[in-house]
Amino acid sequence: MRSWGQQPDGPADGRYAVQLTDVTKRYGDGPSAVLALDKVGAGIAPGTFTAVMGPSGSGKSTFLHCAAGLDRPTSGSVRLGAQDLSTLKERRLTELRRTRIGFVFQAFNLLPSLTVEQNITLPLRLAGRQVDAGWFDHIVKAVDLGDRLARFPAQLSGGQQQRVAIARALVTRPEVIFADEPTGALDPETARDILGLLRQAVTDLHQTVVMVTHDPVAAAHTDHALFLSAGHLVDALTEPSADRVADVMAGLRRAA
Ligand SMILES: Nc1ncnc2c1ncn2[C@@H]1O[C@H](COP(=O)(O)OP(=O)(O)OP(=O)(O)O)[C@@H](O)[C@H]1O
Repeated sequence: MRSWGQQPDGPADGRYAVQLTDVTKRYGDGPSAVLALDKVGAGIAPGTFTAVMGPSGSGKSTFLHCAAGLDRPTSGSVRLGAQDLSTLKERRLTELRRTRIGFVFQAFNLLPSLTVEQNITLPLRLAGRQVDAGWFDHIVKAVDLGDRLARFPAQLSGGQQQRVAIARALVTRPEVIFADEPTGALDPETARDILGLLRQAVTDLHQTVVMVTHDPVAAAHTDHALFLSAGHLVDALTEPSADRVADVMAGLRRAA
């Protein structure tokens, strides 16, 4: 049986960038336990942009955290490429997150005492890796921060800070970038720029991006939208338009 999130054509070599199989996540025990994800299956093909959507409390953040190795499922498996994350001890998992996954958060999460350049290259320094000057220049140009490398985050606008966060996520050339409401704190125009940048990371830099969002307009920048409801993956759209996404969301809210 095909899960909702399994893309119809799948990746050319049969390997997903990220694959969740029967992922269940339960918080707590006994009568107060919450089943945040219930046997969720999803395959994210490399080089695609995917939106994870659903009403509040449907399990989007839990999905992202389990898929990104930030949290462990109660049962089921998550693979990053060929690597089953459940077999990794905490230290190896941390190492994998640093080197093979990029993160972009709503609150930017930049280090205030580091310059733009130091923030961007931080994941490489934490992993003990050299900066590839050619790649660094390429991404700095892509996010248009070349003239702000010596500034500090507090000297930048919200949109500029999110561009630094995207450059930081790209610097290790990760297999997947996970973005949690990356435009949630931005005005609509700046949000459009940031979504355009994430789109560009997929189309031009061949990155794989998975983004949690509430916003149908944001989802319309993606290739696939997955819909969660009460911990189940219940629907999916390919090349989603904002109107179709809004219709699905309205249906899920009515059903809730
Ligand atoms: N650490 C936790 N402990 C207990 N319950 C949790 C925890 N984290 C999430 N939950 C519960 O799991 C369910 C799914 O939460 P999750 O944050 O994944 O949903 P979401 O779709 O991201 O919601 P939102 O859109 O409001 O951010 C909710 O019922 C939530 O209350």
